[in-house]
Amino acid sequence: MRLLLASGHSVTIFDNLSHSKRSAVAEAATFVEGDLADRDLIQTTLRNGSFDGVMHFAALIEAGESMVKPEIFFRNNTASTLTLLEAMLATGQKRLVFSSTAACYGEPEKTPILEDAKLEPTNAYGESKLLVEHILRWMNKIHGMRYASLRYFNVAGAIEGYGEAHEPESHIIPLILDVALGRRKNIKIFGQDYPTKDGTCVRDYVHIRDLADAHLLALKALTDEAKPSRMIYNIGTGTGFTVREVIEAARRVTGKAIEVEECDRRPGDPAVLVAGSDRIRAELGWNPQHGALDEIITSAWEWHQKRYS
Ligand SMILES: O=c1ccn([C@@H]2O[C@H](COP(=O)(O)OP(=O)(O)O[C@H]3O[C@H](CO)[C@@H](O)[C@H](O)[C@H]3O)[C@@H](O)[C@H]2O)c(=O)[nH]1
Repeated sequence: MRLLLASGHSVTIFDNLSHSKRSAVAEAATFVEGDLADRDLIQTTLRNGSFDGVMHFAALIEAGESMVKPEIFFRNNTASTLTLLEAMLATGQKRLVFSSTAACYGEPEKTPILEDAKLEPTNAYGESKLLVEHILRWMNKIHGMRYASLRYFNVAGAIEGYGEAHEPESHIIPLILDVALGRRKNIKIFGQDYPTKDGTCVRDYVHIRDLADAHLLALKALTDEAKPSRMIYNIGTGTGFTVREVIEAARRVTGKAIEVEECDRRPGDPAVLVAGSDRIRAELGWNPQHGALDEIITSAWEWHQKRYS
């Protein structure tokens, strides 16, 4: 939102969370409180403005939870997105930036993963997003909807007052930083027998600021009729780190010991997810600047300490 405002856009946020309302007021964006299942309200909102495009971020995102309650992922992530798409069609809005995920790939045959790799999610979260990608392909083919599907790898880090917190927390970096702050006793390592260099899962951590840049570039490309009407891009740095390496980096950054507990694998976790992101670099000029793990964790640590002090 901040980058959009800084680059001269006006922004309307449609969200059911009141914290968005507060940040919208602070940031001079318009805020509409509503639910993605409410087609009428989305249509009214779209009719009330003149929009270059829609960016759709809202979703349940915890891969682990999706293996316990898959139905809420298909309802919330897939069905509600279809409602949004219907509202967009009804109001003639045909540009969408969609938050997709590396979880669409499942267990990759080789890494870095390219966008045309096989798509076989190992968790219901990835499937709920992949189903949207399938729907978008038909919306493009039949209705001429222009879209960019950004397959996020592991987004982390903080930027100018915005950081990572989930309720309940399940993501690795905020959990590790909770341990560093003394808010949790230890960090659980889910699985030590993966086929990786130290037996723990490898992920590609991408800074939230670089992710935001990718969104701006995607929106710009959607408004350029010379660009393809259907774009699918990986958003990752191309470098993977094991869970143990992330913990080690957090020890370096925070100066804290950070106790670990070795636990069983978490169902649905692929061993390695590392992005090949040449396509978005070549086609949109994306150039991530903040990919170093220590920089990501340093920004997250600064934010985390302020939030909980
Ligand atoms: O207490 C924990 C939490 C996580 N992990 C591991 O750390 C890695 C990262 O886990 P997490 O931070 O939960 O992220 P992912 O499950 O990799 O999923 C994230 O990354 C995906 C893309 O890769 C996004 O699409 C998802 O929305 C986002 O939740 C995984 O190997 C987990 O098994 C642990 O070992 N202990």
